[in-house]
Amino acid sequence: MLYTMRVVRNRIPVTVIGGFLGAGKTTLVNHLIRQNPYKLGVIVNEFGSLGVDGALIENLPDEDLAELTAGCLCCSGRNDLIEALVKLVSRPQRPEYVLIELSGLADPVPVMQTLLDPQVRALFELDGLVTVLDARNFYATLEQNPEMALQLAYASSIVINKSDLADQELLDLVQDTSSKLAPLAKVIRTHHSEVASDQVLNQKHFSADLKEDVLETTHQHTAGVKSFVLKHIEPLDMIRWHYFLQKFILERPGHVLRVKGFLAFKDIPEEVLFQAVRDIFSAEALTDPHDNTSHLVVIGRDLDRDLYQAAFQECSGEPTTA
Ligand SMILES: Nc1nc2c(ncn2[C@@H]2O[C@H](COP(=O)(O)OP(=O)(O)OP(=O)(O)O)[C@@H](O)[C@H]2O)c(=O)[nH]1
Repeated sequence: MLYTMRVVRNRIPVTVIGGFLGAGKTTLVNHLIRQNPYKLGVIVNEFGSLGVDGALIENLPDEDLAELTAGCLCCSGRNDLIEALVKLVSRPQRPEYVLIELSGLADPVPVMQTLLDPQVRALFELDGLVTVLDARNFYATLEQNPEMALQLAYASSIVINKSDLADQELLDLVQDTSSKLAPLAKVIRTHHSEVASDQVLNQKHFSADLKEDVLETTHQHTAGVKSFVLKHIEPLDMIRWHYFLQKFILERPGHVLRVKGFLAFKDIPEEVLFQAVRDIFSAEALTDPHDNTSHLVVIGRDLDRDLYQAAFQECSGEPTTA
C-alpha cells in the first residue's frame, strides 16, 4: 500500500490558536487582524452560548467570523468545525487565511486531527498551532492542570504573553520550561500579544517546508514529556515501516503525541514528509529531494528511546513475510 498524497496547491492555510484561559488569545487574534496580512476568516470557539469572544473580535466583517458556541470544539466534534470552515470558504470573497481560536480549556488535538483529515486537506492546510501563555500564571496553571503540558507538545509557536506582569527571571524560566515541553516550537516573548504576523502565520509547520533545525532537537525530558530523534541512513522497506508505524505510533496514541520528519524508501524515488498527531497521520511525497535518509522527531510520554531506535533500525532490510 503506497499511502502518500500529492501536495495540493492553493489550499487555505489554517492556524489554530490555543492557550490557557485568559492568556491573551483574543488579544492575539485582534492584533493579527489589525496587521491585515491576509484576508482573514476567524472561527471562535467558546463554551457559553453568549458568544462573548466573538463580540470581542474587532475590525472583521461579520461574514468572515464564525462562532461555535454549541460546546467545546474538542468535544462537540468535527462536523461543526467542518461546517464553519466550508461556510467561510463558500463566500464570494473567500478568506485567504483562517484562524481558529480555541476555548481556553480545549484540547487542540481533535481540531488538529480534523484539519489533517484527507477530505479537509483537499481545501485547507493546517499551518500550525500557536499556544499563548500567561507568563505570570504559567507555573500555577501547569501545576493545577498537568494536561496542559501535553497540549504544549503540539505547538509550532509559543507566545509567552503578559511579559509586563513578570520579571526577567520568571520569563527566562517560563521560556526554558516551555521550550522543553514544546521542542518543535518557536518561542516568542511579548505583552498584549503583540506579535508580528509573519512570526506566527505561514510557518508551514505541517508542510513539506519542515525546517532542518527541528531535526537537531535533542533528547529532553520534562513533566513526563520527552522528545528524541530517530535516524536511519538506509532506505526503509515499506512493509517494515508499516509494522513500525502500526506498533510504535498508531497503537500508542496515549504515549506517542506527535511525530514529524522525513522518510526515504527503497524503490520509491520521492522522499516523504511524515506527520502524526496521536493516531492520525499523513504522508506527502516531497517534490524536492531532501537528503535521502530518514529522520523522525518523536514527542511522547514514557517512551523508551533505545527501543524506538532499535525498532526503527529494523525498518530497512528484506521485507518480512509476516
Ligand atoms: N497586563 C496585560 N494584560 C493583558 C495582556 N494580554 C492580554 N491582556 C488582558 O488579559 C485579558 C484576557 O485577554 P484575552 O485576549 O481575552 O484572553 P483569552 O485567552 O482570549 O481569554 P479566554 O477566551 O477567556 O480564554 C484581557 O483583559 C486582556 O486585555 C498582557 O500582555 N498584559
